[in-house]
Order: sequence, then C-alpha cells, then structure tokens
Amino acid sequence: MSLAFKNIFHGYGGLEVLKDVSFKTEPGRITVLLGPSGCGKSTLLKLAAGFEKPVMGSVCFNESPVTGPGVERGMMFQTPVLFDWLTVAGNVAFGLRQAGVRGKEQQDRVNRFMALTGLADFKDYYPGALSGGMQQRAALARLLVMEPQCLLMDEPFSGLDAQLRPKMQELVLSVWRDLRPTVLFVTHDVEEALVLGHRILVFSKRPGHIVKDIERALEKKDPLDQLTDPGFGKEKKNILEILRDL
Ligand SMILES: Nc1ncnc2c1ncn2[C@@H]1O[C@H](COP(=O)(O)OP(=O)(O)OP(=O)(O)O)[C@@H](O)[C@H]1O
Repeated sequence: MSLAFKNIFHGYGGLEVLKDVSFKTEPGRITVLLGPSGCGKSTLLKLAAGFEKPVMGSVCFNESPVTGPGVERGMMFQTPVLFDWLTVAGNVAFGLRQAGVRGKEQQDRVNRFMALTGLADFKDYYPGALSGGMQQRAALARLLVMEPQCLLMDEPFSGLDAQLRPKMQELVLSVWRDLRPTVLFVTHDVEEALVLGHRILVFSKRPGHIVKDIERALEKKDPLDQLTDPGFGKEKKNILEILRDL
C-alpha cells in the first residue's frame, strides 16, 4: 500500500514544475504535501493517480509502475465531482454499478459509507440541495465505497468555510482510524498539514523539490484539541519560517 516517487522531473512545455523529487509513503499513514502555490503539489497527485506520466523518473504503487488510473488509487478534488442528476445514494452507488456490484452488496456498501461520512440522513438529496461540506462528504463516500487502498486528496477543503474545516479534518481522521488507508494530502495551509499529517513534506517554490521532511506523532487528537495544544504553535512557527525563507 505504498507509493514511491523516484527522481521525478516534470513540466509543461518550457515550464519546469518538479525537479528531482523522490519519496516513498508509509503504508497506512497520512503524508501531507505542503508548499507554495504552483510548486507542483497537484501535479504529483496527478502522477500518482496515473492521469499523467512524468517526463523523467518513476511512480510505483505497491512496487508496480503506475501506468494509468486505477480504483486502488482514488482521487478527491478541491471541487466535489458529483452527478447533479443523481441523488447522493445514486452518486455513491455509481462506481459500484459500473464495476458490476449490484443488489444487497451494493446497498450494504452504499449504506456503510454514507453512515461513515455522516450522510445517512441525506441519501435521497440531490447534490444541488447540499452545502459545500456535505457535497465533499458525498464525494468522499463515493471514493471510499470503491475501497481504494490509497486516497489522493487535492486540497479538498480549501473552498470551505473556516469553521467547517476542522469538522472535515476530523472526518478524514475518523475515516483513517476506521480504514487505515495510505493518504497523500495536498494543502497550502500549515495548520491543516499539522492537524492531519503523520509526515509533512515541505516543497520549495517551482520547480518544486522537497526542502524538509517532518515526521510527526501517529496518534491524532481531535483537530480543535490539536489547534489549542501548546506545542502546536511552535511547530506551526517552525514551518512558517521554512516557507518564509524559501
Ligand atoms: N496541464 C497543464 N498545462 C500547463 N501547465 C500546467 C498544467 N498543470 C499545471 N500546470 C502548471 O504547473 C505549475 C504547477 O501546478 P500545480 O497545480 O501542480 O501546483 P500546486 O503546487 O498544486 O499549486 P496550487 O497550490 O496553487 O494548486 C503551475 O504553474 C501550473 O500553472
């Protein structure tokens, strides 16, 4: 269940985006990619998802080269990707139907992941009737129902209100406690990186490369408890200093 990036160089036309990036995620842990806008964080997720191939270097999942998208690596975007014409339950069931999972098994899996993401009472709602946070819950349920081993999360909460974000972060932590997926989470928010990350990789400005690899405790408290922890401010300051000096 681990992703390995080896000597990745990538760019678009004449734009150099990633420069010699190598790291391997720990199985069943949350690795956060943190860095300034445009340094290539989302590009790394696209390479992991198999949407693009690196110009140089390799991406492997469980020791096998990534050659294209696969259900074992599920991606979540900043804007929830939902079908407006299907109910929440219909959206969550969509991938299962495509995969030929039907009947009671489909129903059980949809119900399980709607409950896990706090959507049990919203199954007959259409996405347009949901708040942004609920839409992201539905997007997460839709991803989780396919039982991916690895979650690729590209700033999924950056469009949400500040008071909603700790709730969504708690959701990620509770999903992680239940299912222990390997998570690669992109953010440019230092607090979010600290709240979620078991490991934080800090990237330079473009062309992005890793400037700091920070290991953190495995046990994760509730986001609000973490934010008010006396040591939290010091860790945040250390990272902000790294980002300031880039
Ligand atoms: N398909 C593409 N074609 C051309 N340029 C691209 C493409 N995708 C990304 N870029 C450029 O590559 C650079 C890195 O983009 P990327 O989205 O990976 O950065 P990021 O670190 O995730 O930034 P942000 O935090 O702002 O989302 C940016 O300058 C972006 O404009």
